[in-house]
Amino acid sequence: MSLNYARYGKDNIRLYKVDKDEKSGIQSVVEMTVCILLEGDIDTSYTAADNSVVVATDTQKQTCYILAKQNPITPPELFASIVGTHFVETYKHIHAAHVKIIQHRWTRMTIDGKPHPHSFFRDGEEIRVVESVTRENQGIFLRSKIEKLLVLKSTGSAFYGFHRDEYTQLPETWDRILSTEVEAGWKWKTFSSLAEVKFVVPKFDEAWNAAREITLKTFATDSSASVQNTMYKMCEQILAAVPLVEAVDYSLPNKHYFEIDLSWHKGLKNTGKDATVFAPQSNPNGLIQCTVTRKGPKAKL
Ligand SMILES: O=c1[nH]c(=O)c2[nH]c(=O)[nH]c2[nH]1
Repeated sequence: MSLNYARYGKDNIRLYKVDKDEKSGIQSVVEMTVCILLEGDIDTSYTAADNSVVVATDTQKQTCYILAKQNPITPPELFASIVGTHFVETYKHIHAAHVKIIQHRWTRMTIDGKPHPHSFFRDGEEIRVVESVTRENQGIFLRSKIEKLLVLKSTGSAFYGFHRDEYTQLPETWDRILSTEVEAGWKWKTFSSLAEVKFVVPKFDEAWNAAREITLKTFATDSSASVQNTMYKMCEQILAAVPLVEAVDYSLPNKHYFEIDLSWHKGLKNTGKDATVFAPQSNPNGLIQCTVTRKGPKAKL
């Protein structure tokens, strides 16, 4: 027998950091959930009860807090790189660190038309995610994501011309409701070191803003022929907007809203052009995914 896969660490490390500007009295907060998984010469901890190679998961959690105190924790791409680099550089026998960060929303309140100095609210379940791998002698691999961004358009979406055969029941439609929970990811070029990540720090927020704006604008304004085509247009624009990104991916559930025929009740008209009351469906849902990369030698690999 041989140990085929071994990673261990701490998941669901909840972290909150406040920045207090003494002069203005303005405070800013960040809340995140961190997962750390380490890889390296740790097989004997599994196979021979050798705990000497184990950097305890509690130590990993404490390290996360200490690094959060000593460093900026935003953008999350930077903090993930700081944490990953720490473990790979501090422990000779640890060769890779997988650090995932989920950043939760705390949006500043506007009270009497003014931004409040220290009060925030959760304006939706949308999260900003970073998946990082810091690998000894190989560099830092980063993938940023938007998740759980729920959107709906009440018109401006069609779906017709699809393949038909004896299994097909779905009618064509030139006007439907389109709703999805956006999961969008973008993979960065490999960074050779933490210094290289630090060098491009403003790019991470810029990319997140661009990806979010492109997603929302394209969703709203595209006269959608299908989820497939609309998401491809989003990918193209993000690749054009962020040169350091090598690949963009989307995973979009198609959250269906069914028409309800109410003609049985006094001839009520509620189908086709007259449809106003719909039945939102929980399941099943379509699920449409794609990854788009740049043309060139890399794509041929
Ligand atoms: O945009 C869509 N893509 C599909 O592949 C599909 N399939 C389906 O039943 N409805 C839709 N809508």
